Amino acid sequence: MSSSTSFSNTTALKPLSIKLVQCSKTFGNGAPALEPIDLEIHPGETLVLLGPSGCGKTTTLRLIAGLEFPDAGGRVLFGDEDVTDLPIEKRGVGMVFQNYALFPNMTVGENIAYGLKIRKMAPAERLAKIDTLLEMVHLQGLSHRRIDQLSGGQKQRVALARALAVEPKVLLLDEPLTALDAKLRETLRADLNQLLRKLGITAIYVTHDQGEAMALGDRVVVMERGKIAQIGSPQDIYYRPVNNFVADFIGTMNRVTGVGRAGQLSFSAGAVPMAAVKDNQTMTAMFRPEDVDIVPLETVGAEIFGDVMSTFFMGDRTRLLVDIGGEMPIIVETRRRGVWHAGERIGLRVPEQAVMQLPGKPWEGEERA
Ligand SMILES: Nc1ncnc2c1ncn2[C@@H]1O[C@H](COP(=O)(O)OP(=O)(O)OP(=O)(O)O)[C@@H](O)[C@H]1O
Repeated sequence: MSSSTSFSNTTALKPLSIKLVQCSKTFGNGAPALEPIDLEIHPGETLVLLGPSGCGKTTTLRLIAGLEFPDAGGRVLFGDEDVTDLPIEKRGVGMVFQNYALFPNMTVGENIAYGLKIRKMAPAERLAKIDTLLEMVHLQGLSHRRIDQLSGGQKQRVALARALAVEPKVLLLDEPLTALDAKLRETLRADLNQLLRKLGITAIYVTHDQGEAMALGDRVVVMERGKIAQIGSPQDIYYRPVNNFVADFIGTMNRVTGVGRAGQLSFSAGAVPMAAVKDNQTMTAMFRPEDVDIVPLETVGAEIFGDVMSTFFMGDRTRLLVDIGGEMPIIVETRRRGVWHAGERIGLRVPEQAVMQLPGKPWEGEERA
């Protein structure tokens, strides 16, 4: 993206904060799709709503957009303004959908300028604006193309340019990359990341893809069955999950249960370091597959012994399933080049900083940060 790209007023506008206060949503006479939630989106941040299908992500986004309205008592605030009862066209939001929602019988330029025409922007100004936006989304020179002559990735870039054309106060994106193939998704994700940061616009992004959530979100909201399970930075969510749902939804988690002994959690196949565990206390420790080191068996200090059950070579890394005599095998991911065989006995070490525990358990009543 060239540094000459300007986006007239949007970058000069003060980014907006958004607040949902006790917003719930019940459709028909069913169970609530959304329990009462409180959520604050900081000015200029990209907030990602992440969770499995049906958890209420899209409903939350649509409440912010003004495409749905909360049950009685819920309030939506844009800055200091209460927009709870305003429809979408009065809220100043730009939206991008998974299925592009472009006008198929119009050119790229006409699609982008649609909202500007409605706002009666002068033709010359409109053309200049289209060029700026096309450059911003890396589609220079494509203004006259028909929509059906574009690839999926290009269509989504047009949809993004169209959403930004009217200089919205807030950008809302609902699974915008889901329809694209993996490589394209990554390219567009990187461009989008750069663009959102450059514009400094408040953005809310819905996805069920944890990689996308981590890469794009300043903060991530993990949702489960109409509730917010956790809000935090991608690192918080990954390294400090507040419950088992979050721990298992994001990445892969190993668990071992053992008994405290001199700053370690001991179990039949060995031990992991855990300064917080008290002697004779039963606890479960969690750790990520990529944090487990494979160490030679004869190494002094190899903390866990296990038997390789199976291996999967994944190109940039190898994944091993290792039986350590517990209920579940341990999953190990290593970037080391090596070949391991089923039945082989190996040593594993988990560094202390990689060992996690769920907050509040088993220390009932202990406050979490
Ligand atoms: N218009 C509607 N009428 C009735 N039920 C609805 C409506 N919209 C959503 N729901 C229900 O509300 C719940 C939450 O749906 P929502 O679309 O917000 O989930 P989601 O997390 O975005 O899921 P997905 O990733 O599948 O889109 C689901 O049980 C869904 O079936």
